[in-house]
Amino acid sequence: MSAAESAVQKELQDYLAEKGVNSLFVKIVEHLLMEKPENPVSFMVEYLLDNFPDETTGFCKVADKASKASTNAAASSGATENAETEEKEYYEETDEDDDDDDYVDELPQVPAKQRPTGRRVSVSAGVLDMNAEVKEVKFDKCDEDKETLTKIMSESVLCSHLEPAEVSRIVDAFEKVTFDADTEIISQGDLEAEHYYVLGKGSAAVYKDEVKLDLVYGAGDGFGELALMYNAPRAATVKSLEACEVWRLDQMTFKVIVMGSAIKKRERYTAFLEKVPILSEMAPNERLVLADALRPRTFDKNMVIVNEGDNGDEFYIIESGTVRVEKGGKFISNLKEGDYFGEIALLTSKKRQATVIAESDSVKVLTVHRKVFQRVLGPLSEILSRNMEAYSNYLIA
Ligand SMILES: Nc1ncnc2c1ncn2[C@@H]1O[C@@H]2COP(=O)(O)O[C@H]2[C@H]1O
Repeated sequence: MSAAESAVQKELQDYLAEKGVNSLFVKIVEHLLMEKPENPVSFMVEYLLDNFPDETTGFCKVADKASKASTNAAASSGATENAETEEKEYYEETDEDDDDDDYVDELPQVPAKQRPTGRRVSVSAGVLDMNAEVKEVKFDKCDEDKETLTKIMSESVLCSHLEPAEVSRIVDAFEKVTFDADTEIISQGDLEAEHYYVLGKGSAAVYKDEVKLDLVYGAGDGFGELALMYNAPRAATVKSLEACEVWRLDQMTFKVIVMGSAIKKRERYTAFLEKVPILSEMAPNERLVLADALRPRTFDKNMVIVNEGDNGDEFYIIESGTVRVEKGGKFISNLKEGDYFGEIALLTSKKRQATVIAESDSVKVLTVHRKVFQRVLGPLSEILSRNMEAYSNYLIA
């Protein structure tokens, strides 16, 4: 590319970044995929009018409230009617690259069509009508089980934005089921994803394309969220390694409550993630998958975030504040907003190679756990590994 072409490209990219156009498009596409309206054009116009009242002053609503309601009703009943005729066509493949060996493909493909669950579930940001459409599901359970599930769900990355009442509704809706040893709890490719699961007792292994992954679920681990969150076929097989007690949550409760939380989270993080240099290589929907997997954590000044020589299970992106990196007690560097650390222990079998300490009064980080690191950051592992070589001087064996 000539210097003149590069300059033009940079100018265009700067414009898009400055005006927030990329993040706007991501949000619109995300809402389209969630809502799958009959009329995407009027949906987008309405989205802009509703969310940018100042910028759209002087433009009229495409439809008044009454006609909008009738459009929605028509869309809803259309979805119900279509449910019978289209049962065999649940998931229309996107035209995206489908090379199975590519990490990118471990990310769920967002289908072009809504899965006909019979009833249209509205999960658009902030307008979750949880009581109007979806019946509350409740399975009796003892206090101990309730406590355990509440703790698991409150700490779960999926539920980090939920109110206590929402967590309690999820806890009520979990149903206990058992699986014998060596039984498929989830089968890869299954189009009928009915549940999200949390392992109560026992352990289960994950297989992708019949290859056993280096991942074993134990008590408290959740799985089976991808097919529900992205309306995609089951991305992996999860098989019990011994007799297991498993909690399962129906897809309707999962979608209405957990997805609502996921949308809030995406809204909070997508614009930030777009500005993180290392993540600029990711496609917008890969960044959404990453946003879903992030767990926010805050550290006060001088708190040790990562300790040299420890085993590490988390990758960190700095959302705000600065940290100090030390090795053998000696200062190495400072990292700031948008920088990352903690990848070496996850990409290699090495222990933590340095100590990272919160330097500013409060440091906010977004973490990605080892269990999902490869799935959500797989597309970047080559770049992360390459960048890692840059500080190979500091590495110990
Ligand atoms: N590398 C992986 N790729 C896809 N799914 C995985 C992977 N590791 C664990 N899983 C879990 O396996 C589950 C299979 O069902 P889902 O696709 O609904 O959700 C999936 C994830 O929860």
